[in-house]
Amino acid sequence: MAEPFDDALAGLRTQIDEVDQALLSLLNQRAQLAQKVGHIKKQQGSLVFRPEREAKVIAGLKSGNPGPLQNDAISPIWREIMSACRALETPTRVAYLGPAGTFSEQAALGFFGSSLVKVPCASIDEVFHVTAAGAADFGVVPIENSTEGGVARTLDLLLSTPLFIVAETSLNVRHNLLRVRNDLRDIEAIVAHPQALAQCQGWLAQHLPHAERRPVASNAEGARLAAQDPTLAAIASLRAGTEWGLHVVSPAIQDEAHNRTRFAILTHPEQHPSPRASGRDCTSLVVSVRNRPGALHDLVVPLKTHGVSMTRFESRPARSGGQWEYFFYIDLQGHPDEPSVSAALQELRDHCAFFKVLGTFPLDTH
Ligand SMILES: O=C(O)C(=O)C[C@]1(C(=O)O)C=C[C@@H](O)C=C1
Repeated sequence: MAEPFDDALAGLRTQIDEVDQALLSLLNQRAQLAQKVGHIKKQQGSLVFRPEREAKVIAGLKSGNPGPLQNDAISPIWREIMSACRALETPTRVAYLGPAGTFSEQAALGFFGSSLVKVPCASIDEVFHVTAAGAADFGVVPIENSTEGGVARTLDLLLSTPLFIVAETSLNVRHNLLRVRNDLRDIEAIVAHPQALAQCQGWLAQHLPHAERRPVASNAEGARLAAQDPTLAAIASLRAGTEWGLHVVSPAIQDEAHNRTRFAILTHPEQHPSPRASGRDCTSLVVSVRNRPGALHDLVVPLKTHGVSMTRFESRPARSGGQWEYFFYIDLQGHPDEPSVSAALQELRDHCAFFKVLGTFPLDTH
């Protein structure tokens, strides 16, 4: 017997099928246009990936979105569409901290879409190395976490690398306790990346005070180890748990409910020119000043004079033989094409002992 709503459902599904066909036809039209853009870029010898253009496409769609689709849905849908279009122009090789199931992999897929060539690396150092050597077009590295602050290894490597930042992306990071057994008994050690151990220290102190904290190269590596040893528990993503067939013993154990990690997308200057202004940009720098009274104050004066906002300020020891000298990592709002930003940068450059622009890039579109 037919259910009362069957006819209505069938009618709506027919309409959805028709809309899907129309969407597919439009998507193929879009893909053909992207191919044409790709041919022109090939003739010009210019690069396929344009983060500022992708940011503008998404921002434009969000601002004109009549709904009911939520604005948060726009970015992932169009990132995938542009990923597929980009792949028709050229393959994109992306290095990140692997193995499968890391948050870095999730960030890489979220940003570049799934039409990419994955280059999983064993460490953050390897991501820098592989990208600098040209074995990947882009590297994705965690740079900052909302609970733990800057990712020290990334900040240190940015100082000396020839790579620069062309884009950023961020993720809500939810950590889960994963294990072969589905309980908290007889856990001898927690294996995870030091950042994850730090982000969950309150929960661990309360629930597993006696288990050893054992730092490993990545959370997904911890999940791999936990899959082989029932005395271990890992802290990792649900993806990593599925990948290694582990139980989610406790979900969302991070101390901060809204734990976010920001990732930098790196490339080689010979591969990619600095992105043009998108209208909502960030310029990242690292500087040091000679240790004298008022040095830090002098650092912010050019920003105030030219009305440039600072959105991040973080210090790292300069490792200069116990001299208590520091490098300062600064994010400014704006692009050097803007006269105020360019003037502020010039003044800063003039009075810093060390000055390096790490990159100028469109702000995260999420
Ligand atoms: O506009 C371009 O330059 C394109 O190549 C097209 C397109 C897109 O699909 O919209 C694809 C890749 C670029 O990163 C930016 C945008």
